[in-house]
Amino acid sequence: MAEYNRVSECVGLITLRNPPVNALSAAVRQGIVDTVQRALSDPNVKSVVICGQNGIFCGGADIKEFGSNMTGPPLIPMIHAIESANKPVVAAIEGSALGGGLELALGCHYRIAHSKARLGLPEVSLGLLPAAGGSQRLPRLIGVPAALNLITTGRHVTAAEALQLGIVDQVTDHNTVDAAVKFALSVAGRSLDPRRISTHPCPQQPDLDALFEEVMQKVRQSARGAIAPIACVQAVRAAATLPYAQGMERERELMATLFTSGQARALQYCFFAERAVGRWRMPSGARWDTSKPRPVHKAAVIGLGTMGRGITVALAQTGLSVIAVETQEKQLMEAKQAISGMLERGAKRRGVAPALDGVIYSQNIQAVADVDLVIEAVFEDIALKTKVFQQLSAVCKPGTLLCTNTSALDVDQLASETPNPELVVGMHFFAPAHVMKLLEVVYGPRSSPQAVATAMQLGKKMGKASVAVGNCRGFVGNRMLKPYIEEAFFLLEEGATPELVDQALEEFGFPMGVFRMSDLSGLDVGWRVRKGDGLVEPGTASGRSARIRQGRRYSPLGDLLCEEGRFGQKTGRGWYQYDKPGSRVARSDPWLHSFLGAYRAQHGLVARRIDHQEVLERCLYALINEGFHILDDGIAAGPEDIDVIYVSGYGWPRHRGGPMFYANMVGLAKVLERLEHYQQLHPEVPHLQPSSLLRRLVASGSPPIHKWGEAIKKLHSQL
Ligand SMILES: CC(C)(COP(=O)(O)OP(=O)(O)OC[C@H]1O[C@@H](n2cnc3c(N)ncnc32)[C@H](O)[C@@H]1OP(=O)(O)O)[C@@H](O)C(=O)NCCC(=O)NCCSC(=O)/C=C/CCCCCCCCCCCCC(=O)O
Repeated sequence: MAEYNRVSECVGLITLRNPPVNALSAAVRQGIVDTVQRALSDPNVKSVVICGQNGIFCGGADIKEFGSNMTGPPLIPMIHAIESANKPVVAAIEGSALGGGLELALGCHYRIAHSKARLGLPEVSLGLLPAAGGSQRLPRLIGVPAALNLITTGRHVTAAEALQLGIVDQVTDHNTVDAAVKFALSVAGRSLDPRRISTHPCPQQPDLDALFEEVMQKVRQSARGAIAPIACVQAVRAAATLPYAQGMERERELMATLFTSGQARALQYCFFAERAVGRWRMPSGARWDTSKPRPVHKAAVIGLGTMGRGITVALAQTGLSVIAVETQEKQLMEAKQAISGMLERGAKRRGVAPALDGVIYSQNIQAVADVDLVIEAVFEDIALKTKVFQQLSAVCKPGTLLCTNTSALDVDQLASETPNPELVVGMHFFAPAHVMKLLEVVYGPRSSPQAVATAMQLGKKMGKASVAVGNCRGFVGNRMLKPYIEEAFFLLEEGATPELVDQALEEFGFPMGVFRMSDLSGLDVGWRVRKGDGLVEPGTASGRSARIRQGRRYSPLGDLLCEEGRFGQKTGRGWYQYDKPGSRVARSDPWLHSFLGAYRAQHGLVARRIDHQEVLERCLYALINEGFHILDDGIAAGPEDIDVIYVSGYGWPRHRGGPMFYANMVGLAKVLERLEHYQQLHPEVPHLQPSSLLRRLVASGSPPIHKWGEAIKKLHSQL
């Protein structure tokens, strides 16, 4: 709703009231319509100020309404009524003015912002465009190039940048509403014609066609199949080339296409999923709202290899003081130089001072005696990690939280080697740890809720999408990756090429297909794991039996490449070839193709034609099927957790919502049917055996994704 008051005798003050972000729900829109009407018809009111309660102007349209029948007054005529008012209307912007919130402000005649406010048109990140006139007003106000940048990226600008761009008229460090009221009094009675943005022509721009062509090309490249950024460019083009009324019509047409698209649904799902994962819960019943995190003022990182360095930077950038420990002097010095460089570059990008003094370097583990939390990041070796944990247990003050950065090792086993297993959790960072958004917080059966709460809170402070998951081999992300990679190997055996598989996955929206990704991360990583699992066999055995190991189909292709010294980009050869070791441009490799031919001949395999559809179904449905197992096992609390992990850490295209959302969109019955089909063709591949949860969900009528939680709970309670 919106509240109306008269202040300073002749200013009508309208306050949006819809916590937490004053979203423009039907009730708020009705409130604005009513209060504007009231202010305009009151002869004592000379000017009007619109503000939001609780230090936030407006977070935009109410995204929750998009999924339902929208009622209440529509935004566009509401904003028009404000713009055409015969009394000046001033927006007092505190906190955020985003999406419809900024569009409302652009309909006002003046905008005053607090210096800490952020403004933007982030609709593109929800699969939409600023369709309450924003795509038509912003280019008229700040010019086409700047508007294109803001609208196609959805980035938020600071008040200072907004002032520089001309989006706001004044920035204040003081009370914004007071400043806006004072301003409103000062402009009362002035002509409003020049202040009505919709009546302005777009500022002249030389060679408009070339500009739009260049921007469209860039946007298409980075969109990876997302349609909203392209519609945003088209809408701004309409602003630049058409009269306002026709531009608005084009805006409406483009929005109509986007609004009902699967992409908009997927992106809006991601928005809420990212917030939902913060409300974590454990199978024990412990939850985010009943578990209090411990304060962390001082942290330590043990082991300063690539991961440890990134983690140190991520911690220091939050303002924590960090003890960075590496026992070898040479490595410590190298790490210090690398960490300082990363901190300096990061600070330069963010326009702040580097937190160099926040990090203390030491060769001695005793230096961590008084920290609140330690993140161990030594080599992935359970014996080494156990030794470090035992040392830490002896050195650290009572109650210090012990976290292990591991991508695969058993967190429970490590915890059981310490006197206080309740203080142990896994923190699975992704490389480079100061850049990648994802953090899996891994709890074991004995991890205390307080330990999980503390790690989750620290993750949030570091700006990570932090997801609490149970302990199992590979946790959530890597566990699901295994069948995906195995299917890709099997497809090569059956006749596909790395190029074909990668192209199918990249057209789907992944930034890199499975083989280009494997070349980047190093083929030796998986080789080491498979060796540890006793799967790698030397020799040149041939035929089907050579490809059945531990009772299931196995492809030794990756092992054979490693035996040739082809570890990927770092050796200049892998599934592709590179100009030189370390180079990034993958080129098709004739050697690899003849190697695959010889391999198939040796094993009596006949290459067949494989299409993109089969690549997608086999790789993605195998991965999704593992996701259902994970839900059934209670390793992830809900599909949102899995989807956030895949979108933020594994390159799953955001406009497809994450693997579990995708399965929901494709239809659970279809996923089940295709898995059954492939399982019949490949009975020796257990990961194609449909999960019992998937079967049960289909049997119960394929409930929509937001109802899976209930279905899983009900099914668990029946077991
Ligand atoms: C920066 C924030 C605002 C605040 O951040 P923070 O303080 O960290 O808090 P959060 O945790 O993010 O959020 C707190 C809770 O608030 C919920 N929230 C936030 N924003 C919204 C919102 N806009 N709507 C609903 N709920 C919101 C959030 O989920 C949290 O709750 P919970 O934890 O999940 O329970 C930050 O929140 C933020 O960035 N918010 C999003 C800002 C944003 O993206 N705004 C743009 C929204 S889209 C928009 O404005 C579009 C405008 C144009 C609409 C045009 C009219 C459309 C209808 C036309 C239909 C066309 C069909 C045509 C048919 C035809 O013609 O034929």
